[in-house]
Amino acid sequence: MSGQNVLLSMSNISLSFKGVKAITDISFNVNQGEICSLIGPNGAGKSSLLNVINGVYQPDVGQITFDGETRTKMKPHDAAVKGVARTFQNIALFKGMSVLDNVLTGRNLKVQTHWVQQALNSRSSVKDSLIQRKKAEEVIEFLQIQQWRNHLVSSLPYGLQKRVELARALAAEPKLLLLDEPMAGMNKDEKREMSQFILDTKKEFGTTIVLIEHDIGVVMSLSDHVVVLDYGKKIGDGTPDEVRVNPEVLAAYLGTKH
Ligand SMILES: Nc1ncnc2c1ncn2[C@@H]1O[C@H](COP(=O)(O)OP(=O)(O)OP(=O)(O)O)[C@@H](O)[C@H]1O
Repeated sequence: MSGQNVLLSMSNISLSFKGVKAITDISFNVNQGEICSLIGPNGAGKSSLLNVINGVYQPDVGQITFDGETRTKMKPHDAAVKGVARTFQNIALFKGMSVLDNVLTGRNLKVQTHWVQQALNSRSSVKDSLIQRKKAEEVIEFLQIQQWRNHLVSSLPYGLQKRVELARALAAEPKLLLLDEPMAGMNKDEKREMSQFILDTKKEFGTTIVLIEHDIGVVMSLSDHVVVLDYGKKIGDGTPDEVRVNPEVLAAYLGTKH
């Protein structure tokens, strides 16, 4: 993994909640265009780390370098503006809105016209909304959810809702896509399908992806890079083949029943 461009660098990140350590001195790099999986037992600190990357949590110690810019703190809005998009463990969509309208919310930061122009339905705002809609439709087609584009999200099965959430994140054209358990609760076929969409996203758009996943089979087949956490500490970092034979990982994680 050397010689490649680093998009995200986490340096000595520590985070605690009311004195209880969730993450202790974690450092790792994510290269441009790779799929990096964060794995580890329940409570290992994976979601907390994802929340540090997109600024939901501010680390007590450490630095984050994203796309060449180093910060100790990142606000969620800044992260979004800089090109970080994410999906959530518990789907965070507008359930009473259509698939298309949800995906369009992913374009919010790309809207060029002021709300006054939109309210007046000016020519530039009409043109702008056509551009946003075209992009949303492209993503809908890419993820093969056209037939549900006008359906309410609440009417869709869980696996499809997960795909709509991915569509909304992709509509933002992110440089870095964070996926928190994108395949949780899915059956084998749905997992295979979602894995393929994630691989296609990397291939088609060159998007760098950091994901959390519990299914080790999926992780090993999907990832270029795996970071293993246990009790808030990093215990493994390498290719799937390197991590698979790491004795500390085998002892602490792969031998653990979930
Ligand atoms: N908002 C919070 N307030 C207090 N403690 C928290 C908070 N979020 C996480 N923690 C604690 O931090 C530790 C790491 O939790 P985190 O959710 O990051 O782990 P995880 O690896 O994502 O677990 P899981 O696989 O169960 O989602 C746990 O001990 C958890 O209880």
